[in-house]
Amino acid sequence: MSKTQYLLSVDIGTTSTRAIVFNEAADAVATHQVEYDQIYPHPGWHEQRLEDLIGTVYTCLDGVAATIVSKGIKLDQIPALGITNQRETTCVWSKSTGKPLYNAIAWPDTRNTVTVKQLAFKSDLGVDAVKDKTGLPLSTYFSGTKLRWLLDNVPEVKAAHDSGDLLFGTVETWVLWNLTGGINGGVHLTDVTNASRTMLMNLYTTQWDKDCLEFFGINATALPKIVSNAEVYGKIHRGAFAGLPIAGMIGDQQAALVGNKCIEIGSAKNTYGTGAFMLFNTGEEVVPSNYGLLTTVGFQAGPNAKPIYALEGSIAVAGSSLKWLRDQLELVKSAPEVDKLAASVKDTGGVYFVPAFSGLFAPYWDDTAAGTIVGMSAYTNKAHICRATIEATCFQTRAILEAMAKDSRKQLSVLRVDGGMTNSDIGMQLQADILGMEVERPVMRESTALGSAVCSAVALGLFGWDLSKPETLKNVNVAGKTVFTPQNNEADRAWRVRGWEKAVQRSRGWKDDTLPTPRVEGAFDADEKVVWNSY
Ligand SMILES: Nc1ncnc2c1ncn2[C@@H]1O[C@H](COP(=O)(O)OP(=O)(O)O)[C@@H](O)[C@H]1O
Ligand SMILES: O=P(O)(O)OC[C@H](O)CO
Repeated sequence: MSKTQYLLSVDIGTTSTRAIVFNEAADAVATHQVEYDQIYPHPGWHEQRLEDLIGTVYTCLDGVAATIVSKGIKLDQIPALGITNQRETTCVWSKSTGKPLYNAIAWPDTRNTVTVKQLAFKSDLGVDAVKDKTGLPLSTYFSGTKLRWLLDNVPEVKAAHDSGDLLFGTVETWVLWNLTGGINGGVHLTDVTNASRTMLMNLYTTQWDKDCLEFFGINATALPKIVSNAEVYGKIHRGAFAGLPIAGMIGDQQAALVGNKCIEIGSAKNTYGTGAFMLFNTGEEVVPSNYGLLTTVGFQAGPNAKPIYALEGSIAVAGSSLKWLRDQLELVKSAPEVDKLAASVKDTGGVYFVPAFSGLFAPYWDDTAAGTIVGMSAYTNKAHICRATIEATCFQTRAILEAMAKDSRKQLSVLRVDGGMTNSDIGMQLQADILGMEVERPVMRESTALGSAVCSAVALGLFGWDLSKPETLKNVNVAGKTVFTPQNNEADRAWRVRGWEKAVQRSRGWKDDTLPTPRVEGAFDADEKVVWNSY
């Protein structure tokens, strides 16, 4: 009798890394999770240590290995690893030494505002300079503008770039390179979903685009090779899983699309983690957005498979706003306490919180917006602030859903959700109320990790799973769901949405050019640069 097979995923999220082992029904049979440091050196700056990104991967893999062995599962019952990751976070290291050349610049970091302005100034199309090819507006969010900032501001990075010693990668690239041996034969690859967030990849060819590289002034020698989401990339070179093939690699939001089984054209999901990201599957068609959404690769199920595309609405601050209440304001001790306080009041008492800590992403794309709380009075207490914090993500989700309906000309009838913040019952009820639509939450909410595990299974031909045949996944992740139904009426909704829109207006335009840019130790200030058109 053949042995039961299990799937393994490692998910390097924005706040923590976790390794999860799934069975064929997608039940998580073992999990090991570790948080790592977030570094905020100046307002708007957000870094992570490259050593932590790979270190926590080994810790989680070794930890989950010990757990499954203790449950009587043998390591050889796991045939492959799938990797998934926070996207856009930008890593640079030396090809010759393998050492990081700078901390990872995390995706919410906005230090590159001036870089974005400089790039937009170079093109008659302004912030839409490369949108036709990449599906993305020029923004602080994407890796290309972060890498350009590094080249302009960190002399070691520029020198390595010019001498051919620079390796660039998003988090999956750094992790894969290390897992497969680093300077001793590590493979330098990125997958097509992560590559589609750099502003350097052409959506139609799924290859690096010569014109984009020239526009950003980036040498192709620094870039990883682009590969599909389901194929064998290499083997783990050390640790509990030494010798295990790595066969799935996919950005976390696209992984959640797969894990939530939105593999058919017209299906969509919203993942509420650090940020919140709604993806709508548009099939083999690249659908440009006219309403502030991104066009991105959804998944490519093997080197010979056609890419499947998606429209994406990205919210920069979702679960992280609850962490902010906990860690920065010290208003609560935990995220569940926010839920409890939010549920203890019947409304926000007229308070709106626009958590524009990284400016506003979709559908507004405004890097001049700043975090804003409006509508307070002597009546306001912390329960109102907690409720307004949760509602902020719900209102932004509504704005994205409206943009998606306009771009795709399709109206969703139910919203499928997953991610850490969906643990909040009050949050999901408020979401249903603010949308006027049912919200469907699965029991197993680790869709991101599951998606990369599914990719690795597809690469190896396991369980008969095929992303072009949804029926092959019909028994995956069906362990039950909760449906949240709107409890209010359209008039109440309209009134609250009007208040939100007014609050958004208040947050916009706050950060103007007069605010000082902090200096980098040992580097020059972006504001002092006079070489706008030299790259
Ligand atoms: N009970 C809860 N209510 C609301 N938010 C929660 C709850 N539990 C966790 N979260 C939020 O979920 C986020 C973590 O979700 P996760 O999917 O693990 O994110 P990531 O992959 O970005 O690290 C945190 O920002 C946290 O505030
Ligand atoms: O860490 P998450 O789950 O909020 O995901 C981060 C996104 O990939 C950023 O684009």
